[in-house]
Amino acid sequence: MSEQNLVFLGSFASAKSLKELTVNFGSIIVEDGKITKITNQLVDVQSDRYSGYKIVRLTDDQVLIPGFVDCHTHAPQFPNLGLGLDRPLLEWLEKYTFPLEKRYSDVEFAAKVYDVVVKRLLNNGTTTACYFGSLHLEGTLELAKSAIKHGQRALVGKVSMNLKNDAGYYNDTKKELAEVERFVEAVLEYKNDLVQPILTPRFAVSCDDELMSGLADISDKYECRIQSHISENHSEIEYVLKINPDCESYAHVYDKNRILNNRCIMAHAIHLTDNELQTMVHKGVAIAHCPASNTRLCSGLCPVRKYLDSHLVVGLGTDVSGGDSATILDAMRRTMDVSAHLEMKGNKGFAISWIEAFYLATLGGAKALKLDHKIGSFEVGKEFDALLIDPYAVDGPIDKHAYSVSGNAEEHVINLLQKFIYVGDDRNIAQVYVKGEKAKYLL
Ligand SMILES: Nc1nc2[nH]cnc2c(=O)[nH]1
Ligand SMILES: [Zn+2]
Repeated sequence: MSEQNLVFLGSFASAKSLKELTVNFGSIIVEDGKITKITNQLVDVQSDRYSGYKIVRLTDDQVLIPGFVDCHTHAPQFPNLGLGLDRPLLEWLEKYTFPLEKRYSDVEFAAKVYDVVVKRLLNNGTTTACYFGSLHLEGTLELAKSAIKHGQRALVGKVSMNLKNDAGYYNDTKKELAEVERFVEAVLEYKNDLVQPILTPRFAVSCDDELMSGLADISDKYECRIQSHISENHSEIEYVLKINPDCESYAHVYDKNRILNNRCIMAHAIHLTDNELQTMVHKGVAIAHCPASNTRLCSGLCPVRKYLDSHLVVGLGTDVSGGDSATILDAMRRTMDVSAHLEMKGNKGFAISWIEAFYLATLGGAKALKLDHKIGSFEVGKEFDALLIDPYAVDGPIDKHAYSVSGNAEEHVINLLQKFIYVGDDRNIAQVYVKGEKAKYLL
């Protein structure tokens, strides 16, 4: 239960669909963390109805938007953020990533890193994160505890791997399946309605059929979400097909093991064949588009427009530390950039607009995580995950000039949001709310 009921007075913007923004000037009432009323007028905050409510009056230049949803990031890789991006995926994993992730057998180290990660993401406006942890049960529980402590909405996954690698970073299958079940039960026992477990077979390079189908059984038993990586890099795809000679495609490997369903979210999905795309759409699988890491690891250019046109559900992921930025603002910009590059290379209509990027960062991400009944837009009955945006924050990157583009009130809000999306950073996020609770930290 939220400590305080809230009345927001001012301008609000949220995505209604891929192409449509809803812009209001008026009031949002938040009670026990849920939106109970949205009006196009300023409610009378002097009335008894709102006595005891916290009143938040936005300035003419501020705007309230839904919180960002990061559909894919690796919490244990944050110490490597901005490092070691000189190798393609499989070499990068062996050289930089597995050695770092192995360190999370040290629970104290895990707790320290995860505390910083969760606070950093909240400060960047990520009110919901879908996390990969590491192979370690206790270490990854520290990630769930950090999210609970700091009030972030999160799906937290203990990574599963049972195939050998040079770093010796994998588990025996029986031990792994038992640990995953203990992990799921431990997170459920926290009884925190913001934080849920998600099953996390790393990818088909590091998981065999026995492990994947065992995880599918656990997913069915607990009705929990499942996440992995698919078709990120050509060498990865080649290797997966080599070790699964009975399968005609990467998606077939997962499908054979009952991983693909409407509780599943797959990262990257850059090089899907048309058949794989159809399978994913048909099974209700969502994807996390991770443009920063797709570029940094030279994995490829993901045809997001083609996927959206095929009715694939798409959210955005930062994919740290393959991605070199921990903010969804950056993921939005890179989504626009990569899609513009595809358009410039002759793919007509492929460019993603800023309004579409905003949708993917909020409601699209919520749909991808099957949380859109709770979050992603401002609607009565949804929980209040929101960012108070202050585009002209003192010391921020956006200057307020004597001349500003004229327009009516709605155009003014659209301009503020557009400037924030193209130019802003965390200095322009004056406050962060998760289920009606403040969650902005001074780092
Ligand atoms: N980008 C990325 N791809 C992966 N595929 C398997 N593991 C990983 C990872 O940690 N990062
Ligand atoms: Zn990843």
